[in-house]
Amino acid sequence: MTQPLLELRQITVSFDGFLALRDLNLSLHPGELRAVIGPNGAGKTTFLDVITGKTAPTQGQVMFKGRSLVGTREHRIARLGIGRKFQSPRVFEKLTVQENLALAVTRPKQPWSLLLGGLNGEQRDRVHHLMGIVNLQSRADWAAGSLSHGQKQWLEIAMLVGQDPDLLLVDEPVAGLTDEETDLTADLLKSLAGNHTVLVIEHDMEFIRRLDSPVTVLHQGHVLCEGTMDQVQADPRVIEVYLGTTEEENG
Ligand SMILES: Nc1ncnc2c1ncn2[C@@H]1O[C@H](COP(=O)(O)OP(=O)(O)OP(=O)(O)O)[C@@H](O)[C@H]1O
Repeated sequence: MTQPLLELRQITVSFDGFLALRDLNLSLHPGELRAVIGPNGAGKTTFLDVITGKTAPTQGQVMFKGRSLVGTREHRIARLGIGRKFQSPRVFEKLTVQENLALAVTRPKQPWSLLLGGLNGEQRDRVHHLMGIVNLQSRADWAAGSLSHGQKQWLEIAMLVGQDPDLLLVDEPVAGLTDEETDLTADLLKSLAGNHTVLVIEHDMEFIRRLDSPVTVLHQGHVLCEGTMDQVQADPRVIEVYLGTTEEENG
């Protein structure tokens, strides 16, 4: 077995005594695709915040490529190879699709004003490749602000990929998307795994099923269980947490 790319060891986060995460352990191997689910308040956002350095753990260790991230500033962690896609798209609305991607492949090396004109041949190829993986070639010269919500989500994912992170953290990418866009997003993330390690947080169970990846269930800041979608959906603890039923009520 290869060394994990990311390892959270006994992570606890206390907000004034309230434990948003408690004794959380999780590891991801290079190239893995992992889905993380959990009811509202389970600690999913806090968990991402701990990985990206936005929130410091009260206890525990975050190891990435064999080094500890605890105490490392957010921008530095991003540069070490962790990209995060927030729930709502954060693209530059007034710039075109190509220009957004040009920024992603050059940042932070070149000034903004250069944009497409300043790209070398390799970077141009990369922008075209990125448009290809999210199927936005025909929208190359469209302002990002005129894209559909789903297309903006894909553009932002392509922008993250353009920065070539080892680990991609993707937070609720399909909220507000059509069924077709949801399926395409699942296929996109599956295609990125292998070259990247991808961790996806979502509530949409059909989407998670389509990812066809191991699933980690969080509950009250702790890993409740891990397994395939079929395994976790059949787990009585998961059913209880999601549906609020108990064995007495069922039986
Ligand atoms: N800064 C904070 N101060 C106090 N409590 C917080 C803080 N941030 C989060 N919490 C609490 O920690 C718990 C976990 O929150 P978190 O946002 O990580 O959950 P989540 O699983 O992402 O929820 P959702 O699915 O609703 O986004 C919640 O009970 C939340 O109210």
